[in-house]
Amino acid sequence: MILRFEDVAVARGGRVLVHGLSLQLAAGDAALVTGSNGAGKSSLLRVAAGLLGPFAGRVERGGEAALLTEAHAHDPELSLDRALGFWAKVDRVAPALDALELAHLADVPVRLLSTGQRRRAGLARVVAGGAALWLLDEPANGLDADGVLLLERLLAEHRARGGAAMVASHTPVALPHAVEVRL
Ligand SMILES: Nc1ncnc2c1ncn2[C@@H]1O[C@H](COP(=O)(O)OP(=O)(O)OP(=O)(O)O)[C@@H](O)[C@H]1O
Repeated sequence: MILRFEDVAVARGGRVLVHGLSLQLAAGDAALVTGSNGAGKSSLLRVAAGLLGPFAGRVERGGEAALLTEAHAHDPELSLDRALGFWAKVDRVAPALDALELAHLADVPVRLLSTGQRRRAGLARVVAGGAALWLLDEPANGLDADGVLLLERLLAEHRARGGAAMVASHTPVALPHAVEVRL
């Protein structure tokens, strides 16, 4: 078991956004979270990450989780490889940069990266971190068509290696056999 929700409710600002949600993600599983703006997708991912407590129910994680959000996780003044080194073991940084086709930008300060390059850098952090559970909030935002294909391939590889993922996305992201959680 990598993630288990038992009858979970999520509340924000005194409003219950999600209730009675039960699901289980084991090795290779994925969940796709959909819903309109403000439905509670980001809040649900924060609950899955353990950053926000459930309003009701139980959340269990079998291991580490990596959360990708819109927030900038990297120090803007550091070079990309050093910024990533803050989050991951040094020997995992170069392979993660390669995986996201960012190796040529390793020495560039994070503040100079484009929107899509920043998003790729966020994904490189997730890849480098090696967590079993990937929690990706709008991971395709800012990515070009090749970037979306890359994201889909990385998700497939992660699942094939025994990982699991919960992805919230407005735009289509191929996530074969994913459980759909409609909010
Ligand atoms: N810290 C907070 N305090 C109070 N209300 C909040 C807080 N964070 C979010 N909310 C509210 O909770 C609701 C759900 O927000 P959330 O970001 O989870 O939605 P979302 O489905 O991810 O939306 P979007 O598609 O726009 O990203 C919104 O109405 C939002 O205003």
